[in-house]
Amino acid sequence: MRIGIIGGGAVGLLAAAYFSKKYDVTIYTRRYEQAEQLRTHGLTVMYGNERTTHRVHAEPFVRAIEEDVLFLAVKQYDVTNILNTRIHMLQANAMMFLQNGMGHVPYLPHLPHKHIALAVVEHGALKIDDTTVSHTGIGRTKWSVWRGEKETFSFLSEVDARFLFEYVDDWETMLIEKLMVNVCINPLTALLGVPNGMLVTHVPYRQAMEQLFHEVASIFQLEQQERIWRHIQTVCEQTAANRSSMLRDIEAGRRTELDAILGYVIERANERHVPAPISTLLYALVKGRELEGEKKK
Ligand SMILES: NC(=O)C1=CN([C@@H]2O[C@H](COP(=O)(O)OP(=O)(O)OC[C@H]3O[C@@H](n4cnc5c(N)ncnc54)[C@H](OP(=O)(O)O)[C@@H]3O)[C@@H](O)[C@H]2O)C=CC1
Ligand SMILES: CC(C)(CO)C(=O)C(=O)O
Repeated sequence: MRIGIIGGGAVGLLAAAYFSKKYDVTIYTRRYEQAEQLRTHGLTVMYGNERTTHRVHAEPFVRAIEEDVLFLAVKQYDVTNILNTRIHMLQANAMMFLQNGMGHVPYLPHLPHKHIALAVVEHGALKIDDTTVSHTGIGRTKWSVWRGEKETFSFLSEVDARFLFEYVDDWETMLIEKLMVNVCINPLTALLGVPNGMLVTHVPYRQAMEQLFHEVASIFQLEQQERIWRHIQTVCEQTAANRSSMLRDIEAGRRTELDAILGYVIERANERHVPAPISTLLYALVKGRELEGEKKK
């Protein structure tokens, strides 16, 4: 089985390392230098005090890709870029998307691929450098088929005990529940500059998060709101010391995934003619910080 992974960032490197224990893996990078570094030094995964180096193929993403299965491990805004300009280069039969947020979903009906799966990654991964990734939190990767046959991805059930995949029947509920987690945690932590845990331990922040939760839950007409609200608070507790990816992006002056997270919510609210004042305010505030950071670079 030949696996291609587009994006040698935190998630792409982590997945490549675990897949490479059993399969033939090629990482398609944005930069020539990264591909060269990976070919020369291999790919190292850090887990606690353990360091393991894996041999992988690596190439810049400049030609058509023909692996059996292709994983898209770039940020949301780069997915849009790739699907808009290089769709002809994605010649695999099967593709799996690994993004947070739901910005990629409206593109799916336009893709020619026979088998398309969606996933939400619940691991913590931190890219240390171009050839090293730290596995900072062990979770699972939930996945679901959007189009095609589940069996195409059956190899996922035997990857590695530290990198488990769990099949979910309903892709929409899976993505919306992860979206709710990211909607509630990421913009607030990015704006307040606090780790995830503070959103539950500091009462005024928890109240703010709860108001946001109720607004978004009613936009999506979510069932089981109590259970999802409890889940979000549990994620805050379990990742209490983490700085969310949006906060880290803001601190580093990078673009965030705000559009695919809160932007997606606001678009759905507009379509349904439902007011979304809290989401709209929060979107503007985080976008303002993002643009300020990008200007300084
Ligand atoms: N990190 C984590 O713990 C988690 C991340 N996720 C989600 O996974 C997705 C990926 O995140 P993450 O890995 O952290 O992001 P990173 O920014 O670490 O990695 C994204 C990678 O994509 C590469 N890239 C961008 N454009 C292209 C292109 N055209 N061709 C090839 N490579 C490209 C970038 O290259 P370059 O370095 O050259 O810019 C970068 O290495 C996001 O949606 C995120 O929300 C979900 C759960 C956990
Ligand atoms: C779950 C959470 C909020 C963990 O930090 C995350 O997915 C992120 O930071 O993007």
